[in-house]
Amino acid sequence: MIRAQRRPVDPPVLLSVAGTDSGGAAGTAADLTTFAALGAHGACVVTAVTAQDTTGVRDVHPVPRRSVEAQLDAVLEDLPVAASKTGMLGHPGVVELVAARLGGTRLVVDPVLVATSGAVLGDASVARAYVEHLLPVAAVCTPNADEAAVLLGREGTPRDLAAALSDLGCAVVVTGGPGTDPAGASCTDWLAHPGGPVRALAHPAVDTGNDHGTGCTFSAALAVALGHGDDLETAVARAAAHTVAALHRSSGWRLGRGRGPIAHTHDPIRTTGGDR
Ligand SMILES: Nc1ncnc2c1ncn2[C@@H]1O[C@H](COP(=O)(O)OP(=O)(O)OP(=O)(O)O)[C@@H](O)[C@H]1O
Ligand SMILES: Cc1ncc(COP(=O)(O)O)c(N)n1
Repeated sequence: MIRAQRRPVDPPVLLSVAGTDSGGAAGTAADLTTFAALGAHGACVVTAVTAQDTTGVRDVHPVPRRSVEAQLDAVLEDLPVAASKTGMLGHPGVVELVAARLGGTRLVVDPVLVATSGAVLGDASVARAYVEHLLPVAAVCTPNADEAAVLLGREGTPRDLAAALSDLGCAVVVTGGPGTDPAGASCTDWLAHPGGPVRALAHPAVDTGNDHGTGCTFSAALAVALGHGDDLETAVARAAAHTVAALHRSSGWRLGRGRGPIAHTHDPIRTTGGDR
């Protein structure tokens, strides 16, 4: 047996509180693989089990609140969590529970309300619980423009929505896919600090239909960077760069009949095909 000479450095521990995606694109699958790709140890509290593939969501089974609570306690009583992120929480009671346990820490809230496929993953009572309980105690919230409008109960430009949401007490990144640029050439995310100016952060768009799980990957990478101690602007830039690289890696592949998964980790193992 080969013994290590020195004790290895402990990896940072990142916590995902999210739903599962049986197709492996979004939710806990995206979060844990993103944590692993960025060198972190991922802990995982499951809030809902979804039957889902690249074409849509067939079934949602919420995990009872007491089980979510027991999972949170198990992780928080044992592991030194550097930062956490929430994805699909699914129920207002779970939103309140997460606010009570993780509020005031390095917490990234991705307020998952509607899947890329259009399935509703959080109803109006969940949106209200985010606004009343979770956003005021989060470090940063990462809605897309549609989710931001649902949270606020009104339409607006992404810049305006980011500013209004940050008035609830946390920093906000309103993410924008390529649809926000008429030419489809760039994506702009809008970063707002409570009481501060709103900054537009643009990067080139990747032309791909494989973007299922993009928002989960972005918010998971953002949590890793915050856990590492980056300031918010640096963390957002690193998370966007990680997401764009992942979209590039998946842009040519064909998995499933719908919107394929973003590539969460490194280049796929390529077979030579020569001997078959
Ligand atoms: N085609 C693309 N090319 C480059 N960047 C993209 C593309 N689509 C999304 N992004 C970036 O990915 C990050 C996540 O944004 P997105 O708007 O996709 O989140 P989302 O809609 O919440 O995703 P999801 O619905 O998967 O949770 C942002 O930084 C956004 O600019
Ligand atoms: C369990 C779970 N969590 C989050 C999403 C959102 O991701 P997307 O918008 O890419 O569908 C999802 N579809 N499923």
